[in-house]
Amino acid sequence: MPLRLEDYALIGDMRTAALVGHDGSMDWLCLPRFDSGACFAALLGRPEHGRWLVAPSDRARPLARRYRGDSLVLETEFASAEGRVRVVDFMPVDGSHPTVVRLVEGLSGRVRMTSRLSLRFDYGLTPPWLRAEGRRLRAFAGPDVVTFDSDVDFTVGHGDCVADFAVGAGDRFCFRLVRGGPRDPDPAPLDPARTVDTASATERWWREWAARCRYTGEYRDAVVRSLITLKALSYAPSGGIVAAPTTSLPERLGGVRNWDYRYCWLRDATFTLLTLLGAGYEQEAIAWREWLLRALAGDPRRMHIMYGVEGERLLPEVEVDWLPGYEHSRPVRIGNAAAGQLQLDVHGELMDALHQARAHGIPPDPDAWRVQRALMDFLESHWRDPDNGIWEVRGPRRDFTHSKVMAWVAADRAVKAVERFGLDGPADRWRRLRQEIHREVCAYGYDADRGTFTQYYGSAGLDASLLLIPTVGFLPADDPRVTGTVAAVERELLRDGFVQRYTMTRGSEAVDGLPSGEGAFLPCTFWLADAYVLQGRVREGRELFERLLDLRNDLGLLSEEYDTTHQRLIGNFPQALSHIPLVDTAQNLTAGRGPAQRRSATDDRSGPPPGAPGSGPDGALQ
Ligand SMILES: OC[C@H]1O[C@H](O[C@H]2O[C@H](CO)[C@@H](O)[C@H](O)[C@H]2O)[C@H](O)[C@@H](O)[C@@H]1O
Repeated sequence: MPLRLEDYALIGDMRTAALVGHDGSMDWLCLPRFDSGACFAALLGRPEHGRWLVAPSDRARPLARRYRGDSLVLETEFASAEGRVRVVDFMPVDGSHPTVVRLVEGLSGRVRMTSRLSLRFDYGLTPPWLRAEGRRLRAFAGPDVVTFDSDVDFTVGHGDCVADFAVGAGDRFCFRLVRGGPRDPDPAPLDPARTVDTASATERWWREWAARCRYTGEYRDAVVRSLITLKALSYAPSGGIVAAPTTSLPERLGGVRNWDYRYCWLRDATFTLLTLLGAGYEQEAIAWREWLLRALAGDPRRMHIMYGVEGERLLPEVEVDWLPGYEHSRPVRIGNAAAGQLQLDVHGELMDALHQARAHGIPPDPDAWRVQRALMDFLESHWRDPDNGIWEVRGPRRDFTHSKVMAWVAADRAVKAVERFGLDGPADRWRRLRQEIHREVCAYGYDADRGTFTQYYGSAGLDASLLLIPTVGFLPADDPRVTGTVAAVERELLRDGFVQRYTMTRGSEAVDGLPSGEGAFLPCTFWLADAYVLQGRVREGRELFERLLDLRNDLGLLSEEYDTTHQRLIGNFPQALSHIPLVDTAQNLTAGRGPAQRRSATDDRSGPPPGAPGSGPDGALQ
């Protein structure tokens, strides 16, 4: 039986990450980077597609697991008829070659254990050439070289490396897997005492990082675990942040909505930046801004919506036909064709993030404003273009209302950069642009008969991204057009207590160009909780938030979506876009007010009440 996604834990070193099942099987690992080929791909197939099992030989069930405090050092405890044993899994964060360490500690009795290492490079396709040298195994496949060191004897056969050993109370054994390059010197011999010290150092590193969190509000444990998860999804050498460490975990079990998330989406990364800033992580925000400016360097007018972790622009999408997919969800995809899409909202998100960074007092970077000016040049001549929207639809481009709202955000933040920070730019022209976009959105993106903003101009459909309208300051939360939209989302997109992203079909036509059907979208459900808080419906916001918290697995991790029928997490895992709003909504609930007001602590967006002098057309906060 394949494991549920909830059964997996995350370990990582901020260059890559592994998923470890509660049965002791490491079923996903890409080396050396998040977006490299997987050498363990059993998650999307079967054990023969690569994995590393460390567990009692009698397959005893795990008793409990946890992270050591605020760290990514994982402990899984097993109880068998023979006794109890603990497996400690972690990846050191010391900046040398990506390394996975597994320690086995006897707690009671004498437990027979098995370590079965099945390396299969290229996402399960290529068994390596194996060379055993005592208790060291070297695995070669083209540029992939992995060195495995064991504290116990092992045998090699059928492409696997197997160690059977017994652990008594107080015993400790270590295993270490190091990924090097073909011409790198061999790793130093395994030193069990030093390996134990490395576990402590790794734990300490994470604890110290978590201790920098300035959040003191409610739900602190959940918030800190989400921040640790977001940090684990960052790529330390460059400052980029991946959306998730996995590819092709399905948005519907058995379905085709399976995408590769091991890249840096400007949208997701921008939300992450705002969240980290709010929690006091300025260094991360600076690193992200540097990554962004490097990625956009050259021609910011031809900005992509996502990049590789080092800023790579070409991310061609291919289907991997040798992997059967998670619970037969095919195809498995590598790369992401959405990289070539036009998504206008990204301009607004970027302009907002760089504005917030300034407002938080992040040291200025002269290149940031140069890039923003170039983005505005592009937007001024393209904001009326139909696009693929926030949900990256693969159907026809449309005038998505949320995209236009975010074009307004871009113009608004450009004006504020001049007004508030004295930066140089055509403020009057941008003010006119802002007003023009606002007028158009209210005229064509709003359906007065239904009393709601619509998915795209003239559409009968609805879109949960419209919940962000008050958050970004386009209209106040108590504007009847906003309250009407929230009511429409409750009526049409709320199912079994969680929010769907959008109306999927229009007659018989699929809006997103894909067979319809997916789970509830967790970020959108957090946004509804935010909208409640903004409207003063704090009790409802809290109830919804706590319902979302209940979906986290035992280690506090969330995927992108939730299948309410099977009551299971689905979609890539763990997903930054779900952990970001968890932190934001906790902050909003603590403050008892919405995100627009929260941000106004550093921004001038709160403005006068609608209709008062200084408020914009249709009550927009100017
Ligand atoms: O559902 C269709 C699209 O799904 C993916 O995009 C989603 O994930 C992105 C990363 O978190 C997020 O930024 C986006 O808003 C989501 O819709 C997938 O990457 C796309 O290729 C796919 O078309």
